[in-house]
Amino acid sequence: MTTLTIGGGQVLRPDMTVERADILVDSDAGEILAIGDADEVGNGDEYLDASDGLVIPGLINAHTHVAMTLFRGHADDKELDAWLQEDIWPVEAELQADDVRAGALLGIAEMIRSGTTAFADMYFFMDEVADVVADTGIRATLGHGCITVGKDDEQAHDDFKHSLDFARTYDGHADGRVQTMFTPHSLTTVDEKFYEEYIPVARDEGIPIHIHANETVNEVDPIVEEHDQRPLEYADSLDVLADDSFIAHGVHVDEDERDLLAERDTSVIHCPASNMKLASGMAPVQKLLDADVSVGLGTDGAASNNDLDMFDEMRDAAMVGKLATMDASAVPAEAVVRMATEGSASALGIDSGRIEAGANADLAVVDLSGEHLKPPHNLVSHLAYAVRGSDVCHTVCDGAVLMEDRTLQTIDLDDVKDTATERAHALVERAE
Ligand SMILES: N[C@@H](CCSC[C@H]1O[C@@H](n2cnc3c(=O)[nH]cnc32)[C@H](O)[C@@H]1O)C(=O)O
Ligand SMILES: [Zn+2]
Repeated sequence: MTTLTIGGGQVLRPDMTVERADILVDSDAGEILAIGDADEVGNGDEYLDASDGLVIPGLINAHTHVAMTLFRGHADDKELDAWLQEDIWPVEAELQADDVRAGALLGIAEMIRSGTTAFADMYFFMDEVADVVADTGIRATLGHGCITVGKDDEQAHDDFKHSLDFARTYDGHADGRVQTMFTPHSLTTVDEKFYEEYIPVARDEGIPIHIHANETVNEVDPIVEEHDQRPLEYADSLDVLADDSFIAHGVHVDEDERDLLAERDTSVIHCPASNMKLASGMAPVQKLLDADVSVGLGTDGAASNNDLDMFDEMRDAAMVGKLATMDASAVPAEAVVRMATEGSASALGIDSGRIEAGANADLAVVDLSGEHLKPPHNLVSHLAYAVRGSDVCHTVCDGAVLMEDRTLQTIDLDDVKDTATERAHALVERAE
């Protein structure tokens, strides 16, 4: 057994208290072995210095399209439908496997550098993303996104079959760091008959389901008109909601839908920056929490955010949660830290997001020396409101050090930035 000590720091525990402790990790099993005083925990084979730092669970970005880093700044200041149809889908039509590889590498570099150790991604060319996850050491839940609008029947069936095949083939890839899901895009971009045919297959095989839902009013209204049901009642009639399912956004959900989510134990992934940028609306996050719905946090793609920094996302979640209710006590610091850790972990069904013996050794160390983090009255408050992704000094995933002193250990950052820039420019040119 090879062990790693993360020593000298303060540690955020699952009950949101902070204590001075060392952490011993089994690097081979990728598990936390012990947390305690240095002499109790003992010396590991390797040592990561966390003095003047706060060790937190690695943050979990539970909804993104990682290769969309290629489109960062390509199309801004438009609402969802126009943004997708006029700007994003035309460039996505030109995507090649190597583009997705380059964009995934850039996004994963950004995530590791901002303390994120796991993400959920629905996109194209997912075998490339799975390979990049394997090479870089991060953890991910991956699905090939399916859309039927604009496709003939045969193309649409091929898309769904491919999605199921991908989920079957790659589940457990990269020593178990890759898990998979079945990902119809949304309730309005996928025709009902495809849900009817393929959801039972995914359910039978125990493949988790993840879709975009209740993101905009434009998406809710046609469903209510056509089915005389709220979108999530319609989704439930198609057997989409279950305890291993999770929906992205959930901006426009009424009280009955919130109760339905709680009853089905289906998680909502809140994406506050994307919801604000596309003017989709303010998700009723405090009401979801009050209804006992499990809420995780995601950035969505970098074209609607425009970064993958989960510290930004926590801050946005707290801010917009207050604004939505006009109540400054809504969505407090502790709630957003829980969303980005245990909430997202529970949605993805992974044993990460908590610093406890037996849990996955997915951790980040925040350097507390910055002037914007003084005085340290309340470190949970700092995590939600004051820490930036660039304050993260070390990142550990599955017991392996992925970043030490801000230097990536598994990624050549300069090369990744250059390649992504070149490919993104060529891609936009092809689409024009
Ligand atoms: N295989 C599908 C692609 C689906 S991937 C997921 C899609 O979600 C899109 N997307 C990104 N952000 C959002 C969002 O906020 N709402 C809805 N779709 C989004 C993204 O651009 C991509 O087209 C196809 O044949 O078109
Ligand atoms: Zn999305």
